[in-house]
Amino acid sequence: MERTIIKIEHLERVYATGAVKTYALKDISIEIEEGEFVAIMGKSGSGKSTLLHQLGLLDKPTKGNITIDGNDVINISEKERTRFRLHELGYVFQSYNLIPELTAIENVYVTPMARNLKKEEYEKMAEEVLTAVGLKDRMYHYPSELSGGQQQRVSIARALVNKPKILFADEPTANLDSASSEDVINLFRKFNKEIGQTIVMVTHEKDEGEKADRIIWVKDGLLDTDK
Ligand SMILES: Nc1ncnc2c1ncn2[C@@H]1O[C@H](COP(=O)(O)OP(=O)(O)OP(=O)(O)O)[C@@H](O)[C@H]1O
Repeated sequence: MERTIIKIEHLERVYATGAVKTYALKDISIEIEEGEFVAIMGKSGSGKSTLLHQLGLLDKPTKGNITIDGNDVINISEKERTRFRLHELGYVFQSYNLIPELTAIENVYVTPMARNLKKEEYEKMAEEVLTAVGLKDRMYHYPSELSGGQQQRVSIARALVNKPKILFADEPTANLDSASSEDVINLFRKFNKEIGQTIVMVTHEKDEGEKADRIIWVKDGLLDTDK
């Protein structure tokens, strides 16, 4: 049975820079089902990243409601939002943001380690997820010893190690060659199919969007319903 995991209603995000106001999102309402793999697409400046940042609780809208897994995530304290981000959501960005002084496995277990789990437990969790992204033989390498595609796979492992309800990805393949880009999208598909991972991904690439279950087109801060 389908269950709504993200519901946004009449979302607006206005950026005010001095006297200039930019309506990055004007009035967007969307529902995303649990286990859906959704791509957000549209021209540069259409509002894709702004939308993803509102959904991922990395920014607050100027108007509108967001419900995630039945929780009103707008009218809660900053502390609750932080808890929600850490425990329920995972993020992959176009830059991998790995800590250069830490090996792949250490980069992945940073967050479960912070949850006061035992070392054997968080090491096992990190090993499992690194194996799932195809890096079993690269766990003890430093980021500088890995290719861009491998570094992005480490960042995907890091995002998934806490078993987030939703994975958000903002142009995850923007810095990768076409073969590594395909690996990343195939990995998303695999986690989506095998564990029912809900994924919301911003992309510029039509062929990547077409691999998702659904494309949400954005134009000038509104849903583009002509597509
Ligand atoms: N922090 C900010 N302050 C002011 N304006 C902003 C800010 N962030 C984004 N904008 C503006 O909001 C609009 C939407 O930007 P956004 O980054 O969401 O677009 P995008 O579709 O993700 O673009 P791209 O594909 O180029 O990354 C743009 O006009 C942009 O200039």
